[in-house]
Formats: sequence, structure tokens, C-alpha cells
Amino acid sequence: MGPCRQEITAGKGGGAEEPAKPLGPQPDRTEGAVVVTARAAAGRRGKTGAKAKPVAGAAPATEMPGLAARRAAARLLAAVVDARTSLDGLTDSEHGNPQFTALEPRDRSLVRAILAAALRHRLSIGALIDSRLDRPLPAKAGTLLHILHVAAAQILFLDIPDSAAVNLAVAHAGSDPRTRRFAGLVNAVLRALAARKERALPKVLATTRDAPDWFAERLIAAYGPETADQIMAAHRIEAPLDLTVRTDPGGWAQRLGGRLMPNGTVRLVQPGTPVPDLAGYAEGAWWVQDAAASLPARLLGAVDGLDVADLCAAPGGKTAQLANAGASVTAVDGSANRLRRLGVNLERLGLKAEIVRADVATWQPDRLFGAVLLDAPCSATGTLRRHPDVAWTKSPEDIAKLAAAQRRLLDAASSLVRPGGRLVFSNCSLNPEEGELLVADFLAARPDFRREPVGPAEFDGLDGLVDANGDLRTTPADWAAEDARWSGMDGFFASRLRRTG
Ligand SMILES: C[S@@+](CC[C@H](N)C(=O)[O-])C[C@H]1O[C@@H](n2cnc3c(N)ncnc32)[C@H](O)[C@@H]1O
Repeated sequence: MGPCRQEITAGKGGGAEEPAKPLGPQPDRTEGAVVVTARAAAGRRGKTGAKAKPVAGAAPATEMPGLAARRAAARLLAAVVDARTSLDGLTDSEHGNPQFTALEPRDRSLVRAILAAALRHRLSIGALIDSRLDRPLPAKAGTLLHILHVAAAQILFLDIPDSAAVNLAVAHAGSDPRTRRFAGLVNAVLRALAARKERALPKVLATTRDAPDWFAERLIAAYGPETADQIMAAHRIEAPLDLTVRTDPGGWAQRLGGRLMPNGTVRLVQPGTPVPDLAGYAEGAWWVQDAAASLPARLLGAVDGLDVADLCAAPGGKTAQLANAGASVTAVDGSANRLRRLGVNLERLGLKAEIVRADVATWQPDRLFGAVLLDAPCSATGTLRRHPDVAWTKSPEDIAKLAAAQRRLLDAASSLVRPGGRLVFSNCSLNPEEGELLVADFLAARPDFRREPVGPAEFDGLDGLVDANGDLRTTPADWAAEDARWSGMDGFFASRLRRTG
């Protein structure tokens, strides 16, 4: 099954390390083009004459401060783009990649920040690197390319001195037998990139879509070119921190220096404090939940005193909403680890639910439910602002497989609804195959269910988020604000169905 990319507790913070001291040669500030070839070895000159110097007087590569973090960043970037491994798993504090977990917390934050920048701008960075080469790198130059991307992400998007980023990349290349002979090329390309970034970066950002072709094409087909471009632009920016609060959202917005969004979500931008240290966290006044993720559970309507099955429930954002609204919730999920997190989250919030570990496809409880929510595991393409690896780890084939699996889960969920009861199907995908088309297919096969269209005025915040069929459809292009940092929401789909027979 696909990953679940919905948060309830602490988001993973970015943040650069303190500026590293310049090590060895300073970047060449020459504005002219430096065109280098793949054959340019250490000591060769680029066309401007910028000599690719070795790192003079530096400590052995393995001892250079900051090098382990860059190695880990390049290793993880390779795992994401070459092996399509999820970044969440790789950067898990306990079970993540050993090169990552061996780092100090400050370096882990740095690696996360580098990877976020490298993935959010992957094609722009690639275009800028290519523009510094007079011929493509050898086909097998994967490691070299990852070193260049990691350094370019720092030079172009992070608050790290160019000289530190360049020198660490040169040392990194020089310390690896696969890339040693390209250390000079790394030096020359990155120096040239740093020297020209003020002019070249805005140009390339304005003309590049930072998404794989298949991803962009599907967005354009589903939403039209204008909205698709807005969605892809939103993916370049770190998403705000959204909180669902138990009571008094206006008061909490004020206390936390945030904004009250139309649906009652409290939105913060770069709060500068780790989530667990924010006021209200310890006493369970709120939980982290994207504004769009808070909408599907509300489509069940008044649930006070109602028996609700929350299927695929962990880590429990929607369970918490339903329990907070007075429902008697049975939270079902197949993952023991994720259910543990759900339990911890509910405990912090002082909320209760019956927790069941089961495969939703085969779970057969001894009763039916008046309301069922299936928040299905999906491609998570709607969460790309928060998980920029998704575009690079997923493929069109994955989407077809995930849609088929969700269709099976929807059939299983439908068998748990009492006649007359409601079923809400939701996920955080932007692909109609996993949303609109899937529900159309279900309804065509199931005369015992009908769609119960959502009225755009049913509760505050739905304005503009309901499609012609009465389904909820949100994208990162919604809720556009003047300042992009306050804009958007995750891409979500939700359809409300009623069992008639
Ligand atoms: C989108 S996430 C759920 C997010 C959650 N509803 C929330 O609001 O916090 C999908 C969840 O489905 C679970 N899952 C995937 N396949 C499952 C299956 N066949 N049976 C039960 N749970 C499953 C995953 O473990 C994951 O926790």
C-alpha cells in the first residue's frame, strides 16, 4: 500500500546548520560562463580559466566538518530518485538510513533541509548544472550528479556560504573512488553556478516546471494548465503548519501568532519553535493537521453519540476530530507502529477510541456502523508540498495499482455501513483515478449506494472546494493568499455516499 503522509504530531523541521567556515579556496566570482567537460579532472581549467584547485590545507576528507552530512544527503537523494524510496522512511529517527541516523540532530536537520530544497527544485537545479557543462555527464555518473545536486541546493536555496558548499562537494567527490577524477569538474561547475546564481536562478525558475513530465501532464489534464502551474509553483514552497484545535480556534490563533483559516484551522508560518514546544501542545489543545485533511471527517455531519468506524485511521488526525465531536470511534489500521502513534496522540489529546489492528480488506466486526470513514492509502500526490519526494518515488503504474487497491478497500468499507448510514471515502491524491473516477466506478456497480452531494455552505470553509458532483476537491492552489507562505492546502478528495439498501 502507499505511504500515508498525514501528520498529527510534530512535523519534521528543516533549518540550516550554522554557517560553516570557509575551507580552502573561495568561490570564483567571475560572471562569465564556465563551461567544463566531463573529462575535466582536478587541476584543469574551465573556459574562463577558473582553475579547479584541490582543497588546500584541508584536513583529510573524512574529518572535514559537515562532510558526513553531505555524504548522507547525496546517499539519500540517490535512494529517493534512483531506488524510489520514501524520504519519510529514510529519515526516520529510529529506523532510518544508518548514514542518516548516525548524524547529530543538527546535521539531520541540515540533511532534511538540503533534500527538501534539492527535491523541490530538482529540474531547475538540473538545468543550471547542465548549463555549466558543454556535454552531458557519463550515463553512469549518478553519484557525481547527486554530489552536484546536493551542493547546488545549498548554494541556490540555503543559507550556507557558497565556499563551504563547494569545498565540501569537492572533498566529497575526491574521497569517493567513483567520483575522484571529477573533483575538478565539481569545483569548476559549482563555482560557476555560485557566481551566476543571482541572474541565472530567477530565469530558470520562471521557465522550468519542477515536476516529472508524467506528473505535470496529469495535473494539466485534470485541472487545466493554469491551475496545474499554480499547484506546481506551490510545491516549491514549504507548506505552513496547520493545527486543528479542540476549542476556541480564534483564541489559539491569537496566542500562537497564527491566522484563523475559513474552516477554523489555525495556520502558522515558520513558527521558529519545534512543534512540541509550542503553547498548547503538551496539554493537548490541538494537533497538527493540514486544513484540507480536516474536511473529510466533517462530511459525516453531526456525529455526537454515533458509532463511527474510522478505517485506515493512523496516525489519527481524523479519529481525534471524530472523538472530539462526541462520536464513539472504532479506529482501524493495519500497521502496529502507526497505531502506537495513534494511541500516543489520543492520550496527549485526552481523547478516546477503540483501537483495532486489522486489514480493512478482510475485517469483519460483529456489528454495522451508522457512519464509516475510509481515508484510503493513496499516491499522496496532494501532499507534495510537505513531502517533495513523492513526485520522484511514484510512477503512473503505482497510481493505477493504488487506485485498484483503494477500490477494493471501498467495497470492504461499504459492507460495514448500516442501511441508511453514511460512508465518506477520502484520500490525499490529486489524481482523478484515485478519486472522482474511482467513486464513479463504485456507484455504477452499487445501486445500494448513492452520492449525497456536499453543499458548499454546509460548514464554513467549503466555499470553492466542492465540485459539480458535490464531492470535495482541494488542491495546493486553493486559498491563494498574497504571501505564498500563507497559501494553499493539501490536495484532497472526498465523496459522501449514503447506503440506501
Ligand atoms: C492516509 S493514511 C491514514 C491517515 C489517517 N486517516 C489520519 O487522518 O491521520 C492511510 C493508513 O492506511 C493504513 N492502511 C493501508 N492499508 C491498509 C489495510 N489494508 N488495512 C488497514 N489499514 C491500512 C496505513 O497503515 C495508514 O496508516
